[in-house]
Amino acid sequence: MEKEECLLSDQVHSNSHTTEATLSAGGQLRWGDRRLDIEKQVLGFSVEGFKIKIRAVVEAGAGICCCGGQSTLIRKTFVLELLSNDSLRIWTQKLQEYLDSLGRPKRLFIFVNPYGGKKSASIIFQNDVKPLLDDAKVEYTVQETKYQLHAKEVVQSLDLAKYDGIICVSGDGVLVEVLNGLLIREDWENAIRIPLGAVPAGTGNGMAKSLLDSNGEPCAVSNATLSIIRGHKRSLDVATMSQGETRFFSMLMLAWGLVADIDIESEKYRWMGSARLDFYGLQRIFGLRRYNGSVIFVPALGYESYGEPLDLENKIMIDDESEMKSEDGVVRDREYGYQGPEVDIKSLNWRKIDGPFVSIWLHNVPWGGEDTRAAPDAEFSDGCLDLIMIRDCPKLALLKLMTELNNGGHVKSPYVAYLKVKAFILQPGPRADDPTKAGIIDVDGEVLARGKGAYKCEEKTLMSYDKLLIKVDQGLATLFSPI
Ligand SMILES: Nc1ncnc2c1ncn2[C@@H]1O[C@H](COP(=O)(O)OP(=O)(O)OP(=O)(O)O)[C@@H](O)[C@H]1O
Repeated sequence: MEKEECLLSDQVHSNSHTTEATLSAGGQLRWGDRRLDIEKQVLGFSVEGFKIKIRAVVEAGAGICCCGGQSTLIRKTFVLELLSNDSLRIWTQKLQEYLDSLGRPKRLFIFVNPYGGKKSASIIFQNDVKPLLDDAKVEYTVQETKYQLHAKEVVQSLDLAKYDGIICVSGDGVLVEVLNGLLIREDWENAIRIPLGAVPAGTGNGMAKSLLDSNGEPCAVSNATLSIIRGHKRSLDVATMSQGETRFFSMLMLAWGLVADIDIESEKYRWMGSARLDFYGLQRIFGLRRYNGSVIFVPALGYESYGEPLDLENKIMIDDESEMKSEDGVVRDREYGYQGPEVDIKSLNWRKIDGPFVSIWLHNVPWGGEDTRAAPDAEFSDGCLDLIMIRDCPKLALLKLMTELNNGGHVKSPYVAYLKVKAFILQPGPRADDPTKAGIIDVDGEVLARGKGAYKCEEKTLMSYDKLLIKVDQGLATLFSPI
């Protein structure tokens, strides 16, 4: 192995021993039998007398847990005592220079949702996030969310120049609100460049799980916080869902049919905790519903064989995107702000599949929740959404398939079509067995539309249960990421 250039080498006291300490140009700090990779492990340092106190994270040994209960990381302080003033000055200067060269975020705006998940986000912030940020000397402003859409409201008028990132200690819901808040700003083009960070503290932590799993890390609070402190970034596709003038910006997924029904209707069993999904999932499989309707999509390269080319009637529908009108009285965002990607949808190679369908699922990232590897091949910024589609499936096969959701094995089932699409139109219809009842369209864990006779159909939604156009803007948003 090539020997690294040594920047500094000095005698130090550490743990009552005198030993040689070295700092390499590549940021490796070594003394005795210890080694720290500054970029990966060191949060910051402070100086007391001749002592440099290095705040770091290290892998926990077997059986040690901290930071949210399942972490592999623990905070640790290492003390190096220099033997002269000159050595101290040069060591602190070189360490600081190295940390400064890493381009880490210095000021963060942090949302904490005290209401999400097990209602423990405030404690998670206090006990597990804050100490790491303090060790890294990151400045932050904390805003607890007080009601639904509060985060979206705050982000709309936030002075973004003051911050290097916006962090959500929450589930996916608040993160999606932040995305929507940024994109309806007048200065959205600049605003959307701010990196967003997800610290898992909700029921649905699909984005945090997807990010950490992409680097083989557990979906733990400490891992997520460390990845934010280290400041690596990656881009993320944003899907614009539109119905006439009404738009919603999505970063995770859309579900219609079985998955949406389980996700939303199981609310009534919330008292069961996460078991509600399995319990209600079983009910829905035994009383399986199939929905009429169709999906029209632009297949990505390599998936052109799925579906049929459009007939004349549907071609006209594509020609007249304005046909997709929203109902009167729905909330419309102001005219300025992001209008969705500029794609000439008429020029695209659309194809169509007719229902009835058991389930339609569109995914931007691999994990829909910590236990749901919905779209194992999904990539963060490939400009595509992964479509997971079930038209018909015997109940036993469906049951088996649902048990494989946690490892992504379901997409190999002969009853599942799994493909990548660049644009998508959902034409949702009523249940095949009961035309008086329609379904639910679930986007990023929230209800976007409810059809007639659907669960809680009297509740107002942003869009109507009608044609929905989805376009993808490749890499529009930026996320803090472990790699
Ligand atoms: N103080 C609050 N009271 C009520 N709702 C809130 C509050 N703060 C945020 N919310 C809303 O809570 C919803 C869920 O938030 P989040 O995604 O963080 O948690 P979650 O646990 O994943 O969600 P859920 O419990 O709904 O599955 C969001 O729609 C958000 O607007």
